[in-house]
Amino acid sequence: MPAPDAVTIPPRIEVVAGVIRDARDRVLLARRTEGRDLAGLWEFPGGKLEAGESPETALVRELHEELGIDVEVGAALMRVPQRYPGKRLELDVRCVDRWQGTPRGREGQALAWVPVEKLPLYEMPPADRPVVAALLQPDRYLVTPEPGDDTDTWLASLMQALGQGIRRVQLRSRAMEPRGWHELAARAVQLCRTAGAEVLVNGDVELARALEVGVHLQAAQLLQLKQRPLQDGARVAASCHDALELQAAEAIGCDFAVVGNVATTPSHPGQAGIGWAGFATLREQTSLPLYAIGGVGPADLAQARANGAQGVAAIRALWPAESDLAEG
Ligand SMILES: Nc1nc2c([nH]c(=O)n2[C@@H]2O[C@H](COP(=O)(O)OP(=O)(O)OP(=O)(O)O)[C@@H](O)[C@H]2O)c(=O)[nH]1
Repeated sequence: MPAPDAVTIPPRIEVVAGVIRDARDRVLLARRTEGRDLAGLWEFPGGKLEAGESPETALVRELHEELGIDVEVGAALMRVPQRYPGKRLELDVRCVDRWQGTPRGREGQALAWVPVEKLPLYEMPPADRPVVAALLQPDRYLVTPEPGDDTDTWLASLMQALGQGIRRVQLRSRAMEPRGWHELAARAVQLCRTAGAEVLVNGDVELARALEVGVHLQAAQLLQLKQRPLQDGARVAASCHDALELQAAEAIGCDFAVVGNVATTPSHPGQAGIGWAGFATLREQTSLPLYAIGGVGPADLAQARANGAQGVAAIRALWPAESDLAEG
């Protein structure tokens, strides 16, 4: 028997679920029935793997048993390690775009076809929040590099990045004097708005209010706050490095967080990264949507998703090289 004060970590349960999407871009949700854990919440249909089963086989079996449909399991969407009281699971989410039969709640569960943009209106288990974010929000989060003196080139690079599909941008300068930075940030916000990209400014709540954009909180700032610094509707995000900071971000109602450094970066030489295993350990302690940062880029997207990140955040890896500008 473990000592009474020993912290016992429950074994991890493997669960697989399907994002079943129809031609009208609606997603099928099932409501958890009475008497089960998390009863009444909506979930992506699926269930636990049986001994020796692959996730694909388990999903085909579960969807046949629960819904009476025969599915073709599609691409991996993401894998979310998540801790619940007395329970620890890994939710492996697969896309399902092809099936035969008409889904029915064969176990008495209610079903709903939900337009993808309405998913946030449904109350779902904590592990599903990052999945919904991954379905709806950008997988790359650009953090702008220090503008330096050549602000025209900086703006041209930002435009190029937007042209390459960046749709979430954190405007960040630590070195510019405030007036010049505010003017430049206002011009950058215009470019982002034109491209339909969301903007957050680093650290400066007043500037965020003035420009009517979101704010990205630094970790030290986050720990000083008792509540969300902007009203609902304006994005609030935070940089986090440990479970305490993630708890603080969740407590004040941040929309998402950035966690790292995953790998060693030129800006933090000699400082070992937390690695993907470290990232996944933090992931399971929060339900916030997370971006991985630090030595990662678009080439790491699949790895990030496999560890419960909805995507990657980066400065250099998402900022066009000078040669791209010359070509553009
Ligand atoms: N199928 C499914 N399960 C999910 C989702 N999100 C999530 O946290 N889970 C959790 O993953 C586990 C799935 O187990 P299950 O549905 O096969 O079984 P259960 O909880 O009814 O337990 P039981 O078999 O002991 O009755 C539950 O703990 C459930 O809360 C989801 O979107 N889909």
